Amino acid sequence: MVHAVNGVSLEIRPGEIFGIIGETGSGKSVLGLSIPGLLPGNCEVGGSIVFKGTDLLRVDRKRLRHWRGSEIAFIPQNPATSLNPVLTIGYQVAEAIARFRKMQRRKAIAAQAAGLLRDLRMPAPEQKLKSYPFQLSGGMKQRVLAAIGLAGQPSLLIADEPTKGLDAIVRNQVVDMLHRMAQATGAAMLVITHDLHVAEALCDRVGVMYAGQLVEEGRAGDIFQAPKHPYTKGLLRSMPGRGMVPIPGTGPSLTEQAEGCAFYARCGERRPVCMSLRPALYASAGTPEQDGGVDPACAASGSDAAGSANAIDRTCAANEFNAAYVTKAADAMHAVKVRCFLYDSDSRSE
Ligand SMILES: Nc1ncnc2c1ncn2[C@@H]1O[C@H](COP(=O)(O)OP(=O)(O)OP(=O)(O)O)[C@@H](O)[C@H]1O
Ligand code: NI
Repeated sequence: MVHAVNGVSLEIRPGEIFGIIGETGSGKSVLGLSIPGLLPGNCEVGGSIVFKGTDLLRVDRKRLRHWRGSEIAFIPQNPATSLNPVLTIGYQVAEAIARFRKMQRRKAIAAQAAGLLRDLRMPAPEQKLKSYPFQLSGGMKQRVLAAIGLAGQPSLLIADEPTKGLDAIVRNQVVDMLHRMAQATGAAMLVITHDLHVAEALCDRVGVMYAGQLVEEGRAGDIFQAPKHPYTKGLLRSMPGRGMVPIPGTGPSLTEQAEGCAFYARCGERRPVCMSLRPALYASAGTPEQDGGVDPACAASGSDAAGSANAIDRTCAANEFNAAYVTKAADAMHAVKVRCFLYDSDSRSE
């Protein structure tokens, strides 16, 4: 059995882009998939995932299915395999619009589909509706998936590695597109990424995952300028332009839960106490606990900050009845845990 996510608690506020970074295998995708209930059957989710005041882990399947796609959209990791190769782009976007916007008139649906693609800066959108996925570049396919995700006008959008495999120019376009999406829709976004430059450029807040745990969380600016956790420091040192020094060693096995700090074996700053004691979350200013629940963006959005986009105003209005789209767990018991059972070799040890 793998403890893929081991007690993660985070809050994502309306209009905010929250990035999850961390090495491969740290549990980023599993965490992202756990929110809309998309994990495969061999995974078991514990704790609670509170979305707009409702615990998604306790809501009935029918309601969750309805929310998935409409309220919560998931843009999967691999655009190449996520689109149906034998259906046109237009058909696939239109289908999502018809379903989630309860529209029937074909012309109106096609117009909305083209509009969505245009908003996402797709070149020649009307023409693209007639194309098949293989005729599109990676960046264009990414936009089609984004359009399908946006068809339901979601308030939470989860994107898993939205820039994977894209060249630098297209990567910047996708970052720009996601940015614009968050601003225009007021949706909260959870962006899972390997690419630290993308996280820095795109995200308002960042959570750093290691071995299934959130080890540090804070404003993107703070994390990238003054990382606190030795793992975060190591991760940043591995960036091109920051030395490109990889962290020595590899992550721990997730099949057993070690006592103490999961990063102990690789940490350059370890002390004897770390062997038995897991450090508390490294949180910088701007994280919900430290603000006492007051959104600093709201406090700052007086007349003097009027220039800082409508997204913030919408965020504050939404905050009046909903503190957040995804809510931080009240205690450790409610933090998210995902255990994945392995079918073959591991079943003996259960
Ligand atoms: N369905 C599953 N069954 C068993 N183990 C799983 C399953 N899905 C993920 N895992 C394991 O859970 C851990 C976390 O995986 P996850 O895919 O979330 O990592 P990640 O941080 O997204 O990595 P990457 O950056 O490579 O995408 C890994 O050890 C992985 O092998
Ligand atoms: Ni992943």
